[in-house]
Amino acid sequence: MILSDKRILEEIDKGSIIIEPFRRDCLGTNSYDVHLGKYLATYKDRVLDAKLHNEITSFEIPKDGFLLQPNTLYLGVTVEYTETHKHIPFLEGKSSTGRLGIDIHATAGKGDVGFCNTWTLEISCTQPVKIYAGMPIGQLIYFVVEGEIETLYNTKANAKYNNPTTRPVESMMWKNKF
Ligand SMILES: Nc1ccn([C@H]2C[C@H](O)[C@@H](COP(=O)(O)OP(=O)(O)OP(=O)(O)O)O2)c(=O)n1
Repeated sequence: MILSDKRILEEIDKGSIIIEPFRRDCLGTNSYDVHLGKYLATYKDRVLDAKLHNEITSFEIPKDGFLLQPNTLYLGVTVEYTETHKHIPFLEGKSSTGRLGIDIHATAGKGDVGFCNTWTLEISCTQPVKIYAGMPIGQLIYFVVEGEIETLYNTKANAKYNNPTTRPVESMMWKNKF
């Protein structure tokens, strides 16, 4: 089950969902629109290695926008800092961004119960397209959880993306043992 607009507002009132900043006009029928933060990042190396710490360079999106190019992975970040204590948040694209050929995540849209942070976006495009800080970039939807949670994401010792930040965060796959 996905939370409706009214249920999202109720959960915000109770404090079990936090979205900062929150704007009432960004609340959809059963979703909340999130916006592109001012920092983008790209990996320093063209060839990445899943076992290594691949470092990124971040930069500010100019006022008159930044032209995304195909065949490059950009990491972005949401303006919104969110906390979700009782539901499963999912980051989804928006039809309007999709229609511009912009993908905002690479296979991983699911968040965890207890995730408290901005969202890193894995941005790619089909053809060159200019994007702007503050533009609507995606939407959050909230699923009801079945069963009790033993370990919330924000209490998990090895959670990799739990340090509050306003910048995109690179892959921490290197912390996995494999
Ligand atoms: N596009 C996305 C998808 C998820 N997240 C956040 C919300 C999730 O709660 C958190 C961890 O996501 P995953 O569980 O998919 O990531 P990993 O399994 O790689 O990391 P961990 O080992 O920390 O669970 O990252 C994000 O910022 N951007």
